[in-house]
Amino acid sequence: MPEVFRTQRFVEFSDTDMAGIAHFSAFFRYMESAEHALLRSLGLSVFQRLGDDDALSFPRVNVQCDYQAPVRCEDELDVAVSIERLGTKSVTYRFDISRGDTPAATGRMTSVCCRIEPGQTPVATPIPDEIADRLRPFVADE
Ligand SMILES: CC(C)(COP(=O)(O)OP(=O)(O)OC[C@H]1O[C@@H](n2cnc3c(N)ncnc32)[C@H](O)[C@@H]1OP(=O)(O)O)[C@@H](O)C(=O)NCCC(=O)NCCSC(=O)c1cc(O)c2ccccc2c1O
Repeated sequence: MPEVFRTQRFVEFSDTDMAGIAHFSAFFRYMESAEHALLRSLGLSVFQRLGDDDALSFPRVNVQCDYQAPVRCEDELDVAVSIERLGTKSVTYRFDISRGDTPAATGRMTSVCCRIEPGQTPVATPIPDEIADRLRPFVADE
């Protein structure tokens, strides 16, 4: 069975809009911080230094979300993270966000492994084996 990483968070007052429900953009932050929490839980970081000037980073190239039910300030959300695709240079995460038994949103985000050098644009690079090996248990079955 593939592993699923689970984390919880509250809907903040600043996440909500004039309708009193969480703004659609808040879900993108929920996804991002859940991904970071997964990486930390695996002993990884969002920013891996390679040398004095060189680093690995994971800019996003695609983010998408379907919204199923509104959530409100102080609602406690469960965020379940799995990996839909672990490619050579990219990871596509899936996020199932719920409030209790009520599904609230399902999102996807693709992050690309890049080499970063000061003053240069990021260059996509294969995900190092030591990172891919830690992510692989979370790859969902086809
Ligand atoms: C990121 C790029 C440099 C990639 O360049 P390019 O697309 O030319 O690379 P490749 O063609 O080699 O493809 C690499 C890899 O990506 C997959 N891919 C590319 N586009 C898509 C897409 N639209 N959807 C899905 N997948 C895509 C492709 O299939 C390859 O994967 P394989 O697995 O098959 O090998 C370049 O695209 C670029 O610079 N884009 C702009 C990025 C950007 O500015 N994003 C917004 C800001 S990033 C950000 O907000 C951010 C948030 C965080 O939380 C971070 C956390 C940790 C680190 C960094 C963070 C961060 O930057």
